[in-house]
Amino acid sequence: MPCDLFGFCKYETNKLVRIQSVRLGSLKWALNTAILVVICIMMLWNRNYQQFDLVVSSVTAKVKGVAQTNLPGVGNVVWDVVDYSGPSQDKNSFFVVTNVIVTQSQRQGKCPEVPSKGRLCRTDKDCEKGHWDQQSHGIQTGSCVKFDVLKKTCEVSAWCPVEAKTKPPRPALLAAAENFTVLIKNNIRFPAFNYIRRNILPEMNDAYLRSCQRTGDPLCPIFRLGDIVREAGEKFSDIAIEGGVIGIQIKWDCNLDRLSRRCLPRYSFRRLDEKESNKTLYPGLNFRYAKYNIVNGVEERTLYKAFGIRFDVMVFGHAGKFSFIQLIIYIGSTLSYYALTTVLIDWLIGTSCYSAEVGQNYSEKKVEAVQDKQKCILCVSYVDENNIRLVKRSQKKSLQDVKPMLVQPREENTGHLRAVLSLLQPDANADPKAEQLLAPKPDPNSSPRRPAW
Ligand SMILES: Nc1ncnc2c1ncn2[C@@H]1O[C@H](COP(=O)(O)OP(=O)(O)OP(=O)(O)O)[C@@H](O)[C@H]1O
Repeated sequence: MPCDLFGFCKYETNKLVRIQSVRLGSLKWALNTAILVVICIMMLWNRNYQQFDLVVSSVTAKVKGVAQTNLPGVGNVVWDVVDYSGPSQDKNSFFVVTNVIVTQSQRQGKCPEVPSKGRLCRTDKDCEKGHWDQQSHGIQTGSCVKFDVLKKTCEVSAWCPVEAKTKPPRPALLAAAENFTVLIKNNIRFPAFNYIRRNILPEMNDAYLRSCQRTGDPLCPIFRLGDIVREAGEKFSDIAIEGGVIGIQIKWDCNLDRLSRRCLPRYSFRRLDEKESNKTLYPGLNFRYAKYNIVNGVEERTLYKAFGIRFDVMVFGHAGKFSFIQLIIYIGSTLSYYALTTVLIDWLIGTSCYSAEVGQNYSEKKVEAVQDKQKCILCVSYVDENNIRLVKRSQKKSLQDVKPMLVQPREENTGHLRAVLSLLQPDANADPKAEQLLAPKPDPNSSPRRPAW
């Protein structure tokens, strides 16, 4: 019937079947215990019983160290932190110059442009007065002048002499920056718990900070630049030539519960810019700055094209504290895992893992079809016009209630009645009461007993 097909005339509910079996009982408890153990391990491992908050942080860094370099055309120069830190420091990052191209004693004037940035020429006609582009060091005067014994280039109004070198020196002039150290101060806060901490821990004192080293003490807040670059998987002498960007990650994973309190930083390092300088277009990191002075009343400057490493300090982390609500939510979310026990044992019984006889017996006991006394209203619409009228009047009644409403069963309307009864009760033909209803009217003379209805 269509109502059966779509499940409108069915309601399914669970039936509890108790199987007296030591084997299945033991299996059930073993599985439940295993599930409980897994749930507990997951809870403790992930701290699902805690409420979490994200870190809010501030970072400052101070680099220290001195290095002596032999600058071409300048001689020996000692560099200290003011020289190699670059002109500015960004928030959460610091810069260390590792290589440099120096152009000394530049003055405002007219001089030949370098061939790599300007135009080679033969006569003044090849140069355009007032012309410049993004690569130029100055504005063309319109004259073609000697650059060296072989070449002539267009003359420019610029800071002269213009910077001539394009490639950074190899090896890097300030490769000794490897031994510089940086003190990183990181203050953190977890607003939800009003908890404040810094990476210079309360138990650290001045003597400790002067002597600590990252190799022996992973909590030491003073780092050798060479160690940072090495832990980032790079070679300092290579990255020092063209510069690069190294990330210093500070991770805070704090447990603020009283019994297991722990809140310590973990440092890790990685290179953030493109690694392979011979394959990468425009590799490294550099910028220019100048130092100005007056010589004989004329302003001069020394131009530095500085290559170096920028260290970006990134802080992330979270803190957790016991929360009864989180614990309840976690327990609630894990209860469904116990259904796995039933699924697994049902599957075992249903498969050849268990004896076929027991499996069959179990299936029969587990699923039982029951007829409802109340009839389904939707069934009515599938009867012919006459029947609809009959059924509609009796749709909420049992078979016995229908009896007085039915016409007396005669030969010609037996088929008509059978249709009605089968609608009221799908198994009407098998029901002795229905059979009784459908039986031909008994002859009062031949039989002393009348039908019950
Ligand atoms: N990069 C570093 N390497 C080693 N020690 C450092 C470094 N930066 C700072 N320190 C030392 O750590 C301590 C705290 O530094 P902080 O900058 O707070 O103090 P300071 O007295 O201003 O330092 P400074 O020595 O620069 O004057 C100081 O003794 C300082 O010398």
